[in-house]
Amino acid sequence: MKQYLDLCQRIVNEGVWINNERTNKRCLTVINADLTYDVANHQFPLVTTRKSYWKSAIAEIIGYMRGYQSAADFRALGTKTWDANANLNEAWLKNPHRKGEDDLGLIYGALGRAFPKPNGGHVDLLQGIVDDLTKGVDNRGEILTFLHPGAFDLGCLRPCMYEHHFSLLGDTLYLNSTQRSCDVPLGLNFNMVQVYVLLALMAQITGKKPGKAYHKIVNAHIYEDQLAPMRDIQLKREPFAAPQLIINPDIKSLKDIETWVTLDDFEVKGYQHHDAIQYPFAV
Ligand SMILES: Nc1nc(=O)c2c([nH]1)NC[C@@H]1CN(c3ccc(C(=O)N[C@@H](CCC(=O)O)C(=O)O)cc3)CN21
Ligand SMILES: O=c1ccn([C@H]2C[C@H](O)[C@@H](COP(=O)(O)O)O2)c(=O)[nH]1
Repeated sequence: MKQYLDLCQRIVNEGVWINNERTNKRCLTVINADLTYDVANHQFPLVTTRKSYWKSAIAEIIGYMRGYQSAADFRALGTKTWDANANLNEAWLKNPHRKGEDDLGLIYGALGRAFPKPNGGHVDLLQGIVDDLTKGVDNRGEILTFLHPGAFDLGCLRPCMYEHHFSLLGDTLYLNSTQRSCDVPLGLNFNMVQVYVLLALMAQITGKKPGKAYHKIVNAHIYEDQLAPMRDIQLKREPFAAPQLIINPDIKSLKDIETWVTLDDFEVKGYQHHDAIQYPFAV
C-alpha cells in the first residue's frame, strides 16, 4: 500500500502534463515505477485508502487467462470494466473488425492463448508455461505476452499490462510483469491485485511455492479529472493494514481455472478501508 501511495504522491509532486490524443484528456505523468509484491508472505496489495472492487480485478485476470474477447463474458464472470471499451470507444465502434455488441476483438488472452505463428497456426503460451513449470522446467523464457503489434487494429485497446515472465528458483516461482501505460487511480488499483493473484494462482496450479512478483510500469499517469480527488482526498487518508487473500485450495489446474472457477473461490479477510471514491474513467 505504501508503495502505491508513494507513486501517487510522486506523480502529484513531479508529474509532467501530457496531452493524450486518444482520450482527449491531459495526464499528469511520470516515467518508470517498480512495485514488488511479497506473495510468499501473503502481503496482498489491496488499496485501503478507498474501497477497492477487488472481485472485478480478479474477474479480469481470470478472463485474460481464459482468452475472453467479449465484454459479455467478463460481465458473466462478475465485472463490467470492459463494457465501455467494447461499446463506447469511438475508434473501435468505427473499426470494421468489430464483430458487434460487446466484441473486444483480439485483446489480452485472446492473443496469449492463441498467439499467431509467423509460419501459420497458433501457440497457446499459457498452457506451454503451465506444462513447463509443472515439470520444474524454466527455460529462461517462460513468457506470457499479450502484445502483438500486428494485431493493434484488430482489438479495442492495446494491452496495458502486456507481459508476464515466470521464473523458477528451485521450487519457488517468481513473476516479472510489465505494464506500458497505467491509469494509477483506477487501473493500478486493479493491476496490483492481478499481478499478485497471477503469481499465487500459477504457483498453486503448478505445485510451486510463490515467491515475489515484480511489477514494472513505464508510463504512470493521473488523468486531469482524477487529480483533485487523488490529491485532496485519497492522499490525505491513512492506510490500514493489508488484508489477506484466500484462494480455494481445490483449484489445481489450468483446466479448473478454465471450467469451474468463479469469484466465490476468492475471499478477502480483514479488509478495512476508507470510503469509496468514484474516479472518472477515460474511454
Ligand atoms: N482509462 C482507462 N483506465 C483503465 O484502468 C482501463 C481502461 N481505461 N480500459 C481497459 C481497462 C478497464 N479497466 C477498468 C475499467 C473500469 C474501472 C472502474 O470503473 N473501477 C471502479 C469501479 C469498479 C467496479 O465497480 O467494479 C473503481 O472504483 O475501481 C477500473 C478498471 C482497466 N482498464
Ligand atoms: O489493465 C489496465 C488497462 C488499462 N489501463 C489504462 C492505462 C491508460 O490510461 C488506458 C489505456 O490507454 P492507452 O491509450 O492504450 O495507453 O487504460 C490500466 O491502467 N490498466
